[in-house]
Amino acid sequence: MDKAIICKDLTKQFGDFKAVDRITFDVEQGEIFGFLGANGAGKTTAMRILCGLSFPTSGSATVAGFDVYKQQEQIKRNIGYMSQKFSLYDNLTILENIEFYGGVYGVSRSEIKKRSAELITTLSLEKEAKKLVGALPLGWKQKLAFSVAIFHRPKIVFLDEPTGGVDPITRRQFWDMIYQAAADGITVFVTTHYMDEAEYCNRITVMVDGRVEALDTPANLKKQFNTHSMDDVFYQLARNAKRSGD
Ligand SMILES: Nc1ncnc2c1ncn2[C@@H]1O[C@H](COP(=O)(O)OP(=O)(O)OP(=O)(O)O)[C@@H](O)[C@H]1O
Repeated sequence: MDKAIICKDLTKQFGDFKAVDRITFDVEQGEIFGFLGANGAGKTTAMRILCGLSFPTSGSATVAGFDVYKQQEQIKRNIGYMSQKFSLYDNLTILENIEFYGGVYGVSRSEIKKRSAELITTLSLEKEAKKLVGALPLGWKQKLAFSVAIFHRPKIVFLDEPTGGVDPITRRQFWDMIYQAAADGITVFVTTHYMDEAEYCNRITVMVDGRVEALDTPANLKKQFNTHSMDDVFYQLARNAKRSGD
């Protein structure tokens, strides 16, 4: 497998409306790839296709070498997914959540036992392991959710606004975990509305009205748009957008 993700002219229409309009990009293995766009730009729609949850209308894409039309099940087995909206079960303990998701992803019982002990130590959650996830502060929930999303050692992890609503320090710690995952060879595909997080990505795309309007490293984009701030790059690209989800 050369590239983690290859998208060519990927399009998703709902009736006449092109939610995703001929997007083309590659993501390298082990890369942290940021997927930015204003509300309604088409990020979630594209991500759902890449996660094997929805079919495109036209164009092509492979994820971890698997085809989004024909190999959705293989894609699902080879990726991890985390979003603010869908993550852990509040009414299960930390340990039960880890065991549950490990099982869903087909990790063996002995491996689950070994890895969950390691994980709880790494996160310093020894005292909380048998407490309900619902009792954890949001920032900790998100760190745990990320760890669970990569528990089965997927090739790629998709993060849909993973740090929404948490404070900057916890966000920073969350990003340390993302860097560690990338250093371990996991490709990270992340959507965010936070421009400081965009700066942490190796490369970013900015989507506007279903299209990829820019794709480069944060440094190159700032150069190209003649500014020192990613906020400004984003503003220059998104200000003429016709869509807004709000
Ligand atoms: N099932 C659907 N049927 C019709 N239109 C849809 C459907 N799903 C999404 N859309 C539309 O497609 C566009 C892109 O939506 P999408 O959720 O992908 O945007 P987004 O970039 O993820 O936005 P946000 O940041 O608000 O999550 C929006 O205009 C949305 O209303």
